[in-house]
Amino acid sequence: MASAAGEPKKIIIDTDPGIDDAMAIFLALRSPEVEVIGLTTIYGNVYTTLATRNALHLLEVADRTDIPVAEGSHVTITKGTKLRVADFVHGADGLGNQNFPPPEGKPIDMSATDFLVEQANLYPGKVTVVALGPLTNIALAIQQDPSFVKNIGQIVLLGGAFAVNGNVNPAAEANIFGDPDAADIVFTSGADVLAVGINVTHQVVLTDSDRETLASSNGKFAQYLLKILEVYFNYHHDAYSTKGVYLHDPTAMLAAINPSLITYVEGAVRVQTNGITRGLTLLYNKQKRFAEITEWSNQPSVKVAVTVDAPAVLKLVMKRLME
Ligand SMILES: O=c1[nH]cnc2c1ncn2[C@@H]1O[C@H](CO)[C@@H](O)[C@H]1O
Repeated sequence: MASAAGEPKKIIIDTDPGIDDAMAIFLALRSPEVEVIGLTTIYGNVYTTLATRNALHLLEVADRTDIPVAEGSHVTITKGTKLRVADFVHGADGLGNQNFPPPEGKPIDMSATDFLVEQANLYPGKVTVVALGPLTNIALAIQQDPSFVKNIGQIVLLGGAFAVNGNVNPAAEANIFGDPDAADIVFTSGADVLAVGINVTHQVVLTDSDRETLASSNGKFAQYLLKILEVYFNYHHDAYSTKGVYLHDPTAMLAAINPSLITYVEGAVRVQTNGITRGLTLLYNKQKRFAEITEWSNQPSVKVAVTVDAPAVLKLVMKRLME
């Protein structure tokens, strides 16, 4: 899976920017190991229209308007329109209530799903999707093109709460809760999936003192992020007892960039799609052969991250965003 030296791994970032999405996107743009070939957008931290606007804006901030943005689904895979949007985490604009001017650019004239399918076909086995929001676009690509799961290199997703409490409620993590049916399609698709859940990302905390260190850099990205991080810090101070913020999306991004930063186990993952535990992710480690056929039987294995080298992740985040 590691690409040959000098040949960066192609990635598409499926994103709902989002403060930690902004960090992850900048991180990818500063990482020589990967080449960002497109952004696709999705609801989650904000509605899809705003996600597209923010994706275009972030690429303009980074002077990377050469990277295409394809707009994704406005509804869940079951055509649900009652979306859960986490503006209380990221601000009403998704980027820390900074009232940035609207972007000059426009999304390409192609849906996120069409773009994902096109790129997977163009570079079979070579494209990694880093999915940072609900999995609707990815599930639609799987449904649209039966060869997508074979053509896509890997799907690294930020999602799930494996054997820990969720962050929407005790059962569910936000990205899976956003579209549990889509998540179940992705987990059972047979694609090469690596799930980085909040059991892992809650180990990676950017502290108040790290934020001060970030402030000491006059790098473009560090200065931009400082502004938008205020709202994210305030939310974490209120909601959690942690003295800092969780680096969800940056950790998933770095797991895609450098898999040696995490360890994982393999097994079948199913997602609860209704009831009080809607959005729950449950891994079957295939240790026991059950007497009965279960909903996990004969399902393909996926990788589920279990440990992370948090100091190394934090160091990389700081270094690359401060340069
Ligand atoms: O408490 C929360 N509720 C909803 N979404 C959250 C919360 N905390 C973080 N995120 C957002 O959801 C993803 C990780 O689950 C991340 O994108 C994070 O920014």
